[in-house]
Amino acid sequence: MTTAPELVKQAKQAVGKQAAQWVESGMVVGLGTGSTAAFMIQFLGERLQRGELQQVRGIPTSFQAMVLARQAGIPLTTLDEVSEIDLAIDGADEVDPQKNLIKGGGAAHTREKIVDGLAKEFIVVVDGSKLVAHLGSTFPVPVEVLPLAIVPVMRALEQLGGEPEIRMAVKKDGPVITDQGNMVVDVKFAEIPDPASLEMHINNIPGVLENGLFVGLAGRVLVGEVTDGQPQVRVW
Ligand SMILES: O=C[C@H](O)[C@H](O)[C@H](O)COP(=O)(O)O
Repeated sequence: MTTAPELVKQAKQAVGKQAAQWVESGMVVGLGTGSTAAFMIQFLGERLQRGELQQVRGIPTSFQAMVLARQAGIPLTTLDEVSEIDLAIDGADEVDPQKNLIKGGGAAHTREKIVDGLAKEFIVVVDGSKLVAHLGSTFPVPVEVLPLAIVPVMRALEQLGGEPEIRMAVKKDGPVITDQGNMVVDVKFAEIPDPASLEMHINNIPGVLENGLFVGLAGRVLVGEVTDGQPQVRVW
């Protein structure tokens, strides 16, 4: 019998594959982070190896994306070297009906917001479990914080109505440390009636680098679902 995690994996694979099909020769592509974006990177690399695409360059949003892209044979570039990003393809932890997102389950949201936000189009790739009626209903808001400011920032996040918790590492004692050397605080909010305002208020706290609310940035959303054993992708 196919298990639920296996079905989710198939859904992620299907959206990753479809998104990779939308890359064209000559494009500069923002390479997202996470398990869904990882499939896109793999399939994009396969297209390059087959010679279907020429002169594609990737801008990774994390150390993980950089390593995967190198393994897949995708030439990389940096924000210093390009004048624009044609397309960014990235996952999400929650997507609301207005296509606002929570990202940062992999602690990569700071670089993701820079790269995804600069792209002419930002395509979101998710499995169906990520669709929510209201942001914050299944996932806290990740906030990247300079370590020296962790205590005052957590106090300020409480004053905004949140319940902050420092994200702890799994295979290391102590906190998760981001690619930039900072800490991540996950903040649970009972409700987020105005994501744009909350995004701004969190980022106004001194010591906060960036938070995982992505408001008004997403273009098309690819949603993967497995129906009757068949992976399906709908474009929204
Ligand atoms: O920091 C990580 C990113 O925002 C990911 O894109 C997000 O957590 C979704 O990851 P996944 O595709 O593994 O669910």
